[in-house]
Amino acid sequence: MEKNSYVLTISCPDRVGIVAKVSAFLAENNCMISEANHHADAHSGMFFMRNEITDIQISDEAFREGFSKIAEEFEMKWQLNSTCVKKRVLLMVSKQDHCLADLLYRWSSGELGCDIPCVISNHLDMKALVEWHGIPYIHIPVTPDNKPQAFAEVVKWVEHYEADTIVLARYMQIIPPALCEKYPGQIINIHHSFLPSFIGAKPYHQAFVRGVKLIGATCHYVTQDLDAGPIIEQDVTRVSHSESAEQMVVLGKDVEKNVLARGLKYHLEDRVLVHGNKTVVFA
Ligand SMILES: Nc1nc2c(c(=O)[nH]1)N[C@@H](CN(C=O)c1ccc(C(=O)N[C@@H](CCC(=O)O)C(=O)O)cc1)CN2
Repeated sequence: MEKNSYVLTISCPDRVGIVAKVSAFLAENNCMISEANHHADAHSGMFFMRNEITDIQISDEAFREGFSKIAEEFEMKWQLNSTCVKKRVLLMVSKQDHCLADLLYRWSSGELGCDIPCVISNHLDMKALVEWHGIPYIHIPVTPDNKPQAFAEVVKWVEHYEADTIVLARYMQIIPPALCEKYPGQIINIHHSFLPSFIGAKPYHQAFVRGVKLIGATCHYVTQDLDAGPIIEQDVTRVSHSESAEQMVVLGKDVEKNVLARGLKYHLEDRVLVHGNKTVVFA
């Protein structure tokens, strides 16, 4: 995306004239719209909009000052993010390497337009892989007795590295409610099932016992309700009576890493608008 390019995202009560008003403001300020999406949600009466804007001819401040008047008139929640400012994504992992390795490859190849300031883990298994990529590895063990201190240290490092996004790339500890409330819409998890089926730590074993014919993965924002946050992306793959739970674990890895990569990319490109416990994704 060129210099001076931004993404403008808006959500507001639906009414006549929103697109016209926003487009008129952009035209009056010589802003080129390179991509535009909007959605009116009849059920909630809410309207959602995403515009990619290039060649903004006015200063960021002037744009915000001018647009805030429209936002007030239309009761908008809005964000204007420069595409030149990379988001800072802190990764968290336990012992499984497939999602972490996939994200580190996509980052090192430039596919993921973000910075990864550090990786936090409650185990040492991934230390070598992460440090091979030249990224700091922070080991914070979690036990039933040290959770408050452990997650206080997590917050310390999130703040230290000024991370704006936290990705749980198969991090197998429950994030405390306080952290979920501190970073709403900023913590992304990959759950290894096709939610809402099989929440918890062992979904493939649950799937095997149930005898399902499809298994999958779900990328979602983390809330204090386990595996119940707003869904960003999902996918499935077919299984049969022949697959054991262990074989399902293997088949699921590809689905997990691709769903997480897609979901994170949508988040990084401001393509995900959350409303209540649901999302609008302008993919
Ligand atoms: N507040 C939340 N925290 C986490 C979520 C979430 O949705 N909200 N997702 C999990 C990931 N996850 C499944 O995707 C998951 C991870 C861990 C567990 C669990 O029961 N963990 C046990 C400990 C297990 C262990 O030590 O190996 C526990 O924490 O007591 C369930 C689901 C990440 N966190």
